[in-house]
Amino acid sequence: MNAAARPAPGNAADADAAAATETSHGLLTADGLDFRYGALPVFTEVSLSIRRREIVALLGGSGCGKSTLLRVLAGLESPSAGQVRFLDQPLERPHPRSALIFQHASLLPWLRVEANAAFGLDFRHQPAIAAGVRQSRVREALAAVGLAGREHAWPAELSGGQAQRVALARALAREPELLFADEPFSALDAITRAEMQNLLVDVVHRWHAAVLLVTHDIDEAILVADRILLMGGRPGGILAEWTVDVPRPREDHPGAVTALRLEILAALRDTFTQATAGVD
Ligand SMILES: Nc1ncnc2c1ncn2[C@@H]1O[C@H](COP(=O)(O)OP(=O)(O)OP(=O)(O)O)[C@@H](O)[C@H]1O
Repeated sequence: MNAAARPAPGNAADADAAAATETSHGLLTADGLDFRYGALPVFTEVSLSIRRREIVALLGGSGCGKSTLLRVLAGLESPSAGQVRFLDQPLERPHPRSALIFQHASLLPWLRVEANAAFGLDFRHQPAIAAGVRQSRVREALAAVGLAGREHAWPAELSGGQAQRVALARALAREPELLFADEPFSALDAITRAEMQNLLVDVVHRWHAAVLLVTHDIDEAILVADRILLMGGRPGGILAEWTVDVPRPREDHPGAVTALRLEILAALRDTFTQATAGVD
């Protein structure tokens, strides 16, 4: 789907029509991915797919290869074997219809909030957009993350949570089909993190975007995701998968959340046991 055909944020009817034209293969598919750093095999035989507008959490212990897999799926690294397809095309570099957010907002200190949120929209590989459209996209994204009125602030004047809101707005301004989020809230305090988790779900639903969220936090995965993939093993692989069919807001269903949490925790413990088996 090209930029012009993309539904405007909030236009659910258009989005449904667009979704109906999507192939059955999903927005992103990965087939038989291996990745190694030199002699170190990080993961092997990873196959997965992400559907349009789906929020997928990639959960696993430290060092199991989550960030590396995200980087391969985002086109930042090439797999040692296997293939990633995005919008039915082989992915060779980051796609202009995808966006990334990381643990740190990485704002440019010499640019005001609005310019930071617009950063990257003019890059050569981005679809060309008129200045007026560009500004309205950026303003809309900043308003959606609760920063209307702060467009002229400097990054140094922002809290960590506000800086991460700018990073999220910068991603939304690209109108991504798929947002890659690598532990985006792990540096925030618990209350801000909970706010940002709810905000992420709210805005990606409004933007009709899919998300791949890398996290080591089971609660975050359950609160945010439609589907959870558990990564583990040495080398890493996808070991288990859950569809989260707890209604939103999930905080209102503590019994169902706790039951799923215990199930995932048991599986996560098994991955550690397997990973350390035979290690003195
Ligand atoms: N640039 C690199 N060169 C060599 N090895 C690396 C490099 N980056 C990561 N690794 C190794 O690859 C493995 C997977 O790292 P990765 O960061 O993908 O794991 P992770 O699951 O995201 O971990 P965490 O949750 O701690 O961020 C680790 O053993 C790590 O030490």
